[in-house]
Amino acid sequence: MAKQKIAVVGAGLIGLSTAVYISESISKCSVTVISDKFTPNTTSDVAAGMLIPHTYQGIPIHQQKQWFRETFDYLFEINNSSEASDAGINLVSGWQIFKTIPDEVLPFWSDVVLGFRSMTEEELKKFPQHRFGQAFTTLKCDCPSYLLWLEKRLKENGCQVYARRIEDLWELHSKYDIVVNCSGIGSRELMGDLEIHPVRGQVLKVDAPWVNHFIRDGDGLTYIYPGIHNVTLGGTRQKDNWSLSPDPRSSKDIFDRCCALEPSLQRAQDVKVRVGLRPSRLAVRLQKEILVHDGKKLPVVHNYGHGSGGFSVHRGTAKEAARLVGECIAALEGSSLKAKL
Ligand SMILES: Cc1cc2nc3c(=O)[nH]c(=O)nc-3n(C[C@H](O)[C@H](O)[C@H](O)COP(=O)(O)OP(=O)(O)OC[C@H]3O[C@@H](n4cnc5c(N)ncnc54)[C@H](O)[C@@H]3O)c2cc1C
Ligand SMILES: O=C(O)CCC(=O)C(=O)O
Repeated sequence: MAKQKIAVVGAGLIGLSTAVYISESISKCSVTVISDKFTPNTTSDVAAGMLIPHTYQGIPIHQQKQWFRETFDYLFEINNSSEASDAGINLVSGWQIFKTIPDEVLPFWSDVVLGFRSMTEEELKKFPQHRFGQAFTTLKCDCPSYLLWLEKRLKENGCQVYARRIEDLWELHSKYDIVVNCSGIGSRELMGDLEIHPVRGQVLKVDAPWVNHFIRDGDGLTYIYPGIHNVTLGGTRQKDNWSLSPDPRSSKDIFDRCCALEPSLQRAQDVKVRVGLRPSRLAVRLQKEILVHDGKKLPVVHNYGHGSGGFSVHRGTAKEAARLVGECIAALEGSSLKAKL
């Protein structure tokens, strides 16, 4: 049987990790990644890259937990190998703090991260405005390093990578047997999917190597995330705002909020402002669709709409997308066998 030709649209975290998973788990295919932007110019490059799940309202919790666990286990293994610094993966311990006791004292992911516990009274003294906190250890990606590492894996696996903007997935019909759509917020235009919308995020990347503990305010708006090359200070969550221009007032506000939690950041150097549009949706779209034109068919697997949580679940959703691609291959092989009989 000839190898099935698979095109993955999008070279952000989701496209690259899905292409890597397909190329490593399905032998009877060739994989090509096609994208109009690559690292360092994707939303995925802007992210803090912390493994702290965000809840998708439209997906059962057990499914989200499984995606998170698969992602955590995968990155933990890389972190525990000689690849860790090339892939940009570090372990980071810290605190999530709350001004009032949260409804969810034990979040669904508490037994996936390491050493989850409530903060002690002594620890809480660092944060006089906060009454409750959770201490744990999780993983963090240095996003541009991780994307480059995934690109390297793809090339080692013999995959092709092309720069091109796709206006309509049907353009790919003549050259490819199956298309995997990982175009993030681009799916709003590409698929006409009005359920996906941008949630604008502005962050500061600063040099402050003495900051080793993460701090996250439970409202999700203010965070300090130390990584391998810099510390990410956040943030903003501005629904339906498409602006990629940095807003100086937001930068000052972010800096002041973070310094209120960690005063030593006043001495941070080399402050860079980054803006990204989270591809937000009630549920990640992980689904097969058959496009039909003039009686011809093109199977598509969608994997987009990861919102604020792409890094936290990407390996799990890549695995599920690869499973759907496997189903498409089985169906194509079945129909070509029938045609021969
Ligand atoms: C400020 C900020 C902080 C974040 N922090 C975290 C965090 O700490 N932890 C976490 O889990 N998540 C975080 N996220 C969320 C995370 O960044 C996203 O969920 C993730 O990056 C989405 O990846 P993606 O590949 O779907 O999208 P993208 O990175 O946007 O990639 C989409 C790709 O598709 C391509 N594309 C789109 N349309 C077309 C087209 N028509 N033709 C060809 N190519 C196309 C683009 O060029 C791009 O390569 C954060 C996001 C932001 C903005
Ligand atoms: O929410 C967090 O703590 C991680 C950062 C993030 O996911 C975001 O800003 O979207």
